[in-house]
Amino acid sequence: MAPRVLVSDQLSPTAVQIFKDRGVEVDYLPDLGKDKDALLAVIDQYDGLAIRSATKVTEKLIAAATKLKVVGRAGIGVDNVDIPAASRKGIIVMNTPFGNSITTAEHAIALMFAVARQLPAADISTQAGKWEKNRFMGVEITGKVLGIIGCGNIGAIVASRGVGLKMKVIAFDPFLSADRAAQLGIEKVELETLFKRADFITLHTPMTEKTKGIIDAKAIAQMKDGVRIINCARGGLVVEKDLAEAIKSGKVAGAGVDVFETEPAKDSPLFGLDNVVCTPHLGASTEEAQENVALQVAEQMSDYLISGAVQNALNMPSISAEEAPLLTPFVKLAEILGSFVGQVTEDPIKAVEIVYDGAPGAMNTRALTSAALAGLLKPLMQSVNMVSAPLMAKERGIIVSEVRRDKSGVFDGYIKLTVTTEKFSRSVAGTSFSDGKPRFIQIKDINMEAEVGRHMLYTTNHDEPGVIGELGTMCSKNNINIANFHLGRNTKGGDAIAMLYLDEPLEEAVMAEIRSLKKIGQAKLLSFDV
Ligand SMILES: NC(=O)C1=CN([C@@H]2O[C@H](COP(=O)(O)OP(=O)(O)OC[C@H]3O[C@@H](n4cnc5c(N)ncnc54)[C@H](O)[C@@H]3O)[C@@H](O)[C@H]2O)C=CC1
Ligand SMILES: O=C(O)C(=O)COP(=O)(O)O
Repeated sequence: MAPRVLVSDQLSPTAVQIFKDRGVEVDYLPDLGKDKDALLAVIDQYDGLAIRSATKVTEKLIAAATKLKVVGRAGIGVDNVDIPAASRKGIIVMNTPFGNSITTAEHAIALMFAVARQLPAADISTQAGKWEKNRFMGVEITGKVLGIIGCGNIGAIVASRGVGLKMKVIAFDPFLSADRAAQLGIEKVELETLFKRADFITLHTPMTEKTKGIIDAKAIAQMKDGVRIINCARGGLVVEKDLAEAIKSGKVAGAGVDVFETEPAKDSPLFGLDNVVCTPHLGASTEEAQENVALQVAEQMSDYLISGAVQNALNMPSISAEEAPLLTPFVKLAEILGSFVGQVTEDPIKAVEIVYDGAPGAMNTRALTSAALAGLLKPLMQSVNMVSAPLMAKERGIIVSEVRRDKSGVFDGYIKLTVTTEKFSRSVAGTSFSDGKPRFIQIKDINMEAEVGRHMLYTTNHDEPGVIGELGTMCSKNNINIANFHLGRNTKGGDAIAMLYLDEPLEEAVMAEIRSLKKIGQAKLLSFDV
């Protein structure tokens, strides 16, 4: 059945066309995102949800979204999406990180000029026939200090425009390297320095716990008298009532505000103040940017729903469309190895080490590790998948490490997974042959070559005569056909294991009987998703 996507915000028609062209069913209901109850009532019908900033993807919505696999944000900021809740449910959240950055940077510059020259008020006055030439005295931009808080994609574009306008550009961003600052022709400074020196301050950080309220009364008190503040990032970065007070007192000479603490902003302490220029979250609203983000989000979501390719996901490593078919057999293998260990390990797992040897070592191992963790955790939580598994492992305090190695054995590539519990370490290794089918090649350091079946019986024993006969008899007595019987041992008379690929699962009573056999140590009935 074709995947089905809901577009719940205003997106360019290009997005709808792309979904259709790619064989994805699409419902375009651009006002639905604003009506949270109506959205909640229909969300269980969809595999994908395409949004902008009006739709709030809350924990409640996610809980109701029983089929949802992907949320696509046609834009950058994802503070309207509960990403941890989505991750826990295995839903990918993706955005379009570059499609509207130039446009948003241009809006910040536009607001800077609008504030510097009081353009909106001058326009209203002039059109009212007042000709108030003396009222609208402005300030020049050239030579002024532009302080950028958050110098990522948008901040860097604003910086280059600022340099082009002959401003002295300084930036505060903990992740801005000295090299990058030099390349942009700007000066990296601490926040206090930026507050002290800037004539114009513009914000370009995401909304996080750290950035929330970064411009409050305390911050404003450190700023130059007559500073002008531009916010095209997120409303909550600026405490609106503190900014309003500072404008009223004359400490701040003007502000350009595109984003608000509550949106849509029907009211704000900033409304009606002199030299405050407001726009209704228009930063990304140009024809070009909306075309870019619509096209990109529809392509990314279709790719994921149709081929499993992952691009620009915020809670899952990227898998390109070219990579997806090569990666698929190793994703399956990693999941099966994880699943084996998850099913046979009863103690809490403390650490997982995954060795990627040869071919898989050259692949996207983050995706493979996510698959291995999903397999590992599945016996504990049925709904875990590649998206949620790393978070679940972290929340359980499991330390995960990866080792990539050049080809070191007879196989072109294999994966070895070792888990450590408080009591022991256990490892399992496997490979994927050219038929794409996974094989176990080593269990507990004992070599073997076992095909993976849906139902398998795993036993440990001391290497001695009669084990095969006893296991065979148990199966035949219960009318269970053995498709494949694999054995391995470390030394003659030492530790041995058996893996029986069964056509049907064994009843619990039969398993209890097997466990009671003198020659058998551990006996587990395993099931694999093959
Ligand atoms: N008004 C609008 O319509 C639009 C608003 N936006 C907003 O702009 C924000 C920035 O977008 P991009 O530049 O693309 O994101 P980005 O991720 O490329 O850059 C954000 C930068 O902020 C920095 N940062 C994080 N925490 C910080 C802190 N505590 N102090 C200083 N810097 C910090 C990061 O290191 C990063 O360099 C988005 O998160 C979104 O909320 C984006 C597009 C349109
Ligand atoms: O991309 C962003 O982060 C934006 O804020 C743009 O929001 P919008 O898509 O215009 O509702």
